[in-house]
Amino acid sequence: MKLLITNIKELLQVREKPVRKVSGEEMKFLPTIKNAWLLIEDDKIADFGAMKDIPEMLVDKEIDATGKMLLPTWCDSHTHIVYAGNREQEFADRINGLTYEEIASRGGGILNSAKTLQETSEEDLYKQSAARLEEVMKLGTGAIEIKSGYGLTKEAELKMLRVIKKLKQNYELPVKATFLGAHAIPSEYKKDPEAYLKLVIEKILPEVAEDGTAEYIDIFCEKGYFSVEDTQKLLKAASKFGLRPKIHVNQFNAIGGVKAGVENNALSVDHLEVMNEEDIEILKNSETMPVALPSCSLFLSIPYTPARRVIDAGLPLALATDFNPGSTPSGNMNLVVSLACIKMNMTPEEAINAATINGAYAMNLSESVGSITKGKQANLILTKEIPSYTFLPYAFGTNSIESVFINGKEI
Ligand SMILES: N=CN[C@@H](CCC(=O)O)C(=O)O
Ligand SMILES: [Zn+2]
Repeated sequence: MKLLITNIKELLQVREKPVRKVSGEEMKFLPTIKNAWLLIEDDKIADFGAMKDIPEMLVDKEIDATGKMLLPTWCDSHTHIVYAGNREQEFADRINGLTYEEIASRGGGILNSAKTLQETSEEDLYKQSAARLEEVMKLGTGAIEIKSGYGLTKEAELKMLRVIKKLKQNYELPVKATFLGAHAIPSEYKKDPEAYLKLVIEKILPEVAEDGTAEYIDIFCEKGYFSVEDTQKLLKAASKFGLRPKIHVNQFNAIGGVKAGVENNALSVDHLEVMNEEDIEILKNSETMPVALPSCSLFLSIPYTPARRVIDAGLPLALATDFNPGSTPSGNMNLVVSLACIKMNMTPEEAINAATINGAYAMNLSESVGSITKGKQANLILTKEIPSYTFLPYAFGTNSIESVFINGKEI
């Protein structure tokens, strides 16, 4: 099947020579071709170029994209979309004055979601999660990472990972699974949190590894959750099973999680709302991608990741949603890109780079998605008629997407 898209007003994120990620100054540059064409052959990007040079070709279908932009789909490298129920009551409680931390210390928060998930059947959990996945795909997400972490028992964590596996089998976009058993301390372990970490390391992790249902390991390294020492222990144990870290760090406090991540060759360190100079220095000369989650900052009214400090220090930065029932009940990458520009002072070029190629890197998917490069998966966003790509983050809250292609097929 050959699908030709012609008269594209601007083809964005064109990388003839593949790149794995872009950092610092490079992020300011978004390579494009104006008045372009792109050929999809089966599930891959076969060729592209400027309309003035379009060769003669026979195709099965042609789309005229006059006035519209074409870009790679968003790469959302941090989500918790497998969850059961919602937490809108806690949202109301926060409006009435309770903090996120206070809600958690009363047994709400992650523990609230864990209780609901434990009581939800695997089938129902799959249905709820698949509906969210379909929603975000229509919003332009074409590669996604999904975490466990609302199970907090061996059975429920394995149930979550089986649901992620089923999503992977039933949907064509790349899905990466992360084991986040160390997301919170269950109430029954409150007096002996060490015993819960022991359970995760000695009982749950080996089974997860044996099932082969997770590629990455995660932990919530934060005051009141898991310490740097816990993080080191878990990451070392997981590395024996080949699980690379992608960890929650520096959401409320900078306690040394970034250093622990880098020391353990983390693929990414995520959140980073609070960062000190040492964190920035440690990330230099590492292969670890810092990941910002601006819609979490918006929803919880907490600081935004200091993107300018990160990028101006020469580092790369990726953007992701953090879609989850407590801190970010939204998986809209378009909003994330807008917030990055509006609240984090990132340029549209930086934000688009962060949400495509750098997001791909943070899932180890740079070779297959995240840019317009021959041979990559044809996971593409076709916009409505818009004046320029800057209009995408500028018109926040407007859906500028006309259609989304996954593996060359319109969804
Ligand atoms: N901070 C830790 N985990 C999630 C939120 C979990 C929740 O509130 O349910 C996050 O990334 O924001
Ligand atoms: Zn998260």
